[in-house]
Amino acid sequence: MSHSPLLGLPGPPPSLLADVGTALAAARDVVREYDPDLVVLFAPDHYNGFFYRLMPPFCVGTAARGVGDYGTQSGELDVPAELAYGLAEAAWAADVDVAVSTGMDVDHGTVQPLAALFGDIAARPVVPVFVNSVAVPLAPLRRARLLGAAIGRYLAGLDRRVLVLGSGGLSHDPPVPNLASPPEVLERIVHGRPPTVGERQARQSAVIEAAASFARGTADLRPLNPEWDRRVLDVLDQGRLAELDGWTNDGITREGGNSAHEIRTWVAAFAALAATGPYQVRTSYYRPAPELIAGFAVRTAFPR
Ligand SMILES: O=C(O)/C=C/c1cccc(O)c1O
Ligand SMILES: [Fe+2]
Repeated sequence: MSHSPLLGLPGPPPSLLADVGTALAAARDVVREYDPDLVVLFAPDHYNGFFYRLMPPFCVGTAARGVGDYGTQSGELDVPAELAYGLAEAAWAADVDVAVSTGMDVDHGTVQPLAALFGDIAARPVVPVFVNSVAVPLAPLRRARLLGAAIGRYLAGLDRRVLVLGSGGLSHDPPVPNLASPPEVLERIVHGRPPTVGERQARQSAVIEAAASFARGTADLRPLNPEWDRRVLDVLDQGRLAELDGWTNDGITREGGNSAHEIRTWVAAFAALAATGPYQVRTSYYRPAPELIAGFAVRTAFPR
């Protein structure tokens, strides 16, 4: 599923929130019926837990806590440490090098899907897997597929009811800081100085304002690209994941915007599912939502 901090902030019209809410309720029903006893969650970070001073392409958390950005739930996740180490070792054994964090800070990218599906971030045991989707330079998209496949094979060997989640927008280009940001912002995204309350509020106000002007058509943000979003979703829905290996990072930025690289969380999640064989999509939602600064989609899928 996509995420957006705007889902919990003032601005988006009630009709949009109801529409997205219906799609999330359908996913929640599927998850409730499946009743997973383990969640593995591929998610990006937006300079709340990972910083340029040491930026891994992937990182498995053996313990994690939500930082509470954009009003999301803060506090400890219930991470099964031994299983998380096993998952990292399985990735290494498959020649995919992941970092390990024994104290991972996670933001709305991780917390929002857990809250939407379970109501509480500690409701189920969860292994968070950070997938760098924002801090350029990025690993090739193919690496996300290989990561997902390696983890999927490991999970298939466990006697557990596993829910694999991917969290990220499709085409979108919100005002996330980058290496060209002013020095005080650069200091924060390089060295990880925690933002002051005022800085958090300023970033929140900036995102609210950016979404409002984007929806009015007056923002200086790259437009959403529904045609590209549908191409991504078709590939995922039809299990044609290896096709994505040919997609370049420059092409993804050009077509989908700087944060469209969050599709790698979807790729990793579907690749994990595909490790058990062909899959079938159960519920499906897509809407270009400028008020959320996101091509917003939800999918649930099961092995055939
Ligand atoms: O400011 C941030 O940290 C990110 C905001 C954002 C906005 C819209 C869609 C997303 O996926 C985001 O992470
Ligand atoms: Fe994001």
